[in-house]
Amino acid sequence: MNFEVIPTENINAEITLPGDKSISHRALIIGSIAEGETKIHNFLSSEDTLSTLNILNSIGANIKHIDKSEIIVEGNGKDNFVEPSNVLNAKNSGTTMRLMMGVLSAQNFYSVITGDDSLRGRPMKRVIDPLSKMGGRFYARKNGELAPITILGTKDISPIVYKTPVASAQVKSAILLAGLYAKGETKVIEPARSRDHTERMLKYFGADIIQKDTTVVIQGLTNKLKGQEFFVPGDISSASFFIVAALITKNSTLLIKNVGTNPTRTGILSVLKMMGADIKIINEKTLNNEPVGDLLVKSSSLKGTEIKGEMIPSIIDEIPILAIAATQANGKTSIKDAKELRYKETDRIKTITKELKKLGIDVLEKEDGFDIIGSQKIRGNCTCESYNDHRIAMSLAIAGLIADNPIKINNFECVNISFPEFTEIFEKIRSK
Ligand SMILES: O=C(O)C1=C[C@@H](OP(=O)(O)O)[C@@H](O)[C@H](O)C1
Ligand SMILES: C=C(OP(=O)(O)O)C(=O)O
Repeated sequence: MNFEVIPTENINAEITLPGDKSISHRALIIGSIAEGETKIHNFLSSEDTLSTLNILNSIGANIKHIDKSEIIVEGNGKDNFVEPSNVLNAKNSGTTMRLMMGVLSAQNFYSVITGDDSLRGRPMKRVIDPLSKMGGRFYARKNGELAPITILGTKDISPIVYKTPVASAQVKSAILLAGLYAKGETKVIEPARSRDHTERMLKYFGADIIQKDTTVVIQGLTNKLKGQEFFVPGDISSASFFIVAALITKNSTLLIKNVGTNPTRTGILSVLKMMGADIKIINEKTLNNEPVGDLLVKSSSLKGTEIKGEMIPSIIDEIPILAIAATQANGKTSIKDAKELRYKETDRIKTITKELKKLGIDVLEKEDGFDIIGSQKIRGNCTCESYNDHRIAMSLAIAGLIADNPIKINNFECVNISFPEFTEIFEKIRSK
């Protein structure tokens, strides 16, 4: 599908967003490992989370959709998964593949997991290495790096102490999920803090897990998780597209209700505030061990900044939309230490800089990030590529709102990977 964006004057709206993608995946997995019923409210029904749901049902879980955003998981306990009779397909979802590898490594059966063209090119050794140390056996393409991956699981998974070479919540979560099955204590130490939804949710479901700074310790076997009623907060990564839209258009006010404000995810708010953004978090509360609040955003004049180091993991999925904000900031914005972006659905350093150049923006690609010169006009009057990367597609759509001329974006249907309601909400905020 080709999507045409006509520029807009301003944005004045109140919106609520579908549930957080990371949390939705985890609620399915942890609900299936728990005993008894888990009700998931405000679940994100998107292509990625449905990959997790289908894989879990193929190994004997019992997950039902009540409607699009309401799910019931009849948890069977952690030892009742069964060998799948076919290859498991994570499609485009790195989270599905890596977290499920953690679970599958601890089962007494054989499984094969694959993905689409993009996922089959993404690094998996980072998960295979620690899970092999725990006793799982893996066979993968390209010297053990790429999917399809064959997993020979074991009931005798061993605990480990593991220092992850990259700050990745997917790697950490795979180890913690396998660690649930181990006899003894598993410890994961990260170079910088990545999102901690797995830790929070495991604790909420009754696991013996402690996190402090960049270290997490989980006790295996003693854990009997109990099904829970769970409300998934609105996705802050999805919110960030509309936050930037309101900031860079004139005379705009946007209220986004019930957004997850977990500190390992609010890096985007901190960076935008550092750039001069008028964003307020109101009505803060805690729901099932996750902080939630409403975000009130107003048009702002932004200034350029430098983003690097430990800040990067907390904004990893928001860097493409941050690049759009940077085009409108006064002065230069530099992103450094973000080489991880090259291993996402696309090489996001390459794809975003290429499309920004097409829009007439002065941007310099670097090995681990990019520099953008601010206060630029977005020319428009061109056709952009999404490269089938949902976050690139949605970032370009927001750039189109302030372009001098309409833009077209190819293969826009990839937004269904994380945010199927994007176009509907995009049209709604413009028409007010
Ligand atoms: O654990 C998760 O839910 C995610 C972790 C991040 O990936 P990494 O763990 O590779 O950094 C992020 O980019 C992805 O969108 C979701
Ligand atoms: C990187 C992403 O997801 P995943 O790793 O699950 O494919 C994303 O949603 O931007």
